[in-house]
Amino acid sequence: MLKVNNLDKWFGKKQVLHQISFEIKPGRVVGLIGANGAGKTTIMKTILGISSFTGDIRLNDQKITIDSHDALKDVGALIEYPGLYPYLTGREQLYLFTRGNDRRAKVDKVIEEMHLTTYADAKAKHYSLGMKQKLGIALALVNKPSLVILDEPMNGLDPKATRELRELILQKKAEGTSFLISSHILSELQKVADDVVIINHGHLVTSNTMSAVLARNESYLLLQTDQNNKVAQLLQQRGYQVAVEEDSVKVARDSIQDMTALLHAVLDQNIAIHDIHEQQDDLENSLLGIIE
Ligand SMILES: Nc1ncnc2c1ncn2[C@@H]1O[C@H](COP(=O)(O)OP(=O)(O)OP(=O)(O)O)[C@@H](O)[C@H]1O
Repeated sequence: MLKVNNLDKWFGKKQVLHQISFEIKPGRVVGLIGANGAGKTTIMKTILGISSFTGDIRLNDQKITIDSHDALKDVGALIEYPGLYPYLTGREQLYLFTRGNDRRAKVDKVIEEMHLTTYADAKAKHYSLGMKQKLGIALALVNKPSLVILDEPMNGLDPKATRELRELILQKKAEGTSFLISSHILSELQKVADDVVIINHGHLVTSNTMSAVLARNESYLLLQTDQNNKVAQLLQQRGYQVAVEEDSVKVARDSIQDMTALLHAVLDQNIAIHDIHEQQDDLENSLLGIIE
C-alpha cells in the first residue's frame, strides 16, 4: 500500500536521509527503529507531505509530494507532540477533525477504544502528558484510516495505557489497518510489529520481517559455579565460545554440541555448579548487533 523509493532529504547542506526504500503492505505493522537523530521523524514527515524530499513515495499507487496530498485522505498520523486546542474538550477536538457521515458515532467509538471516557469532556488544558498523547492517537484513528503513522506513540503512557494501545493496534491490524510506528521502547515494538525498518544515520540498515531480525538472536547457557574463571578457561580450551559475566559463565548455545560432555568437563574438575539456565537475546541485542 505504501512504497518509499530512493528517498533523499537535505536540510540546507546537510543530507539526513540517503536513498531510503521500503514498503508497507496492507494489514502489516511496521516498526521504524533508529537511534536519536537517525531520521525516523523526517521519514514520517516526508510520507505525510509536510517535508520536502527527492525520491518517490506512493500510497496505493498515488504519488505523494509536498503539494499533492490527495492520497493522504486515508492516512491518520501523530507526529511528535499532538497539536491540541487547550480550550476545547477532547470530544470537541475529535469532532472537529472527524469527516464524513456518522461523525458523532465515530467520535464515541474512538473515545471508548482509547479509554478516554472519564476525561473526554474536560478541556485539554487540564490533561496530563499521557492523556494528551492518548487524545493525539485518538485523533489519528478517528477517521478509520487504512494507514496510521505514529511517532513514539508510547511516549508518556503508563503501563496500563501502553498495554491498551498495543491491544488496539493489534485489533485494528486484524481489521486490515496498516501501521508505521517508531518507538524507542523496543520490547513494545517487538510485541506489535510484523516488519522492521532500521535506520542508522539516515541510511537504511535493513527492511525485513521481525522474525528474520529476531532470528539473528543468539541464545546462551549461563552457568553459575564456585570457580567461574577456571570454568571459562577450561571450556575455552575445549573450543566453546565463552564469556565471564558478573556471577556466571556465558556459553554460546551454538558452540555446544554435546551438553553431557560440557557438564562432565566442569564436574570432573570437582567444580560445583550452583545454577544453570538458558538466556535468549532480545530485539535490543539483536538490533545492536545489526547496527554495529
Ligand atoms: N528542521 C530541521 N533543520 C535541520 N536539521 C534537522 C531538522 N529536523 C531534523 N533535522 C536533523 O535531521 C536528522 C534526523 O532527525 P529526525 O528528527 O528525523 O531523527 P529521529 O530519528 O526522529 O530522532 P529522535 O529519535 O531523536 O526523535 C537529525 O540530524 C536532525 O538534527
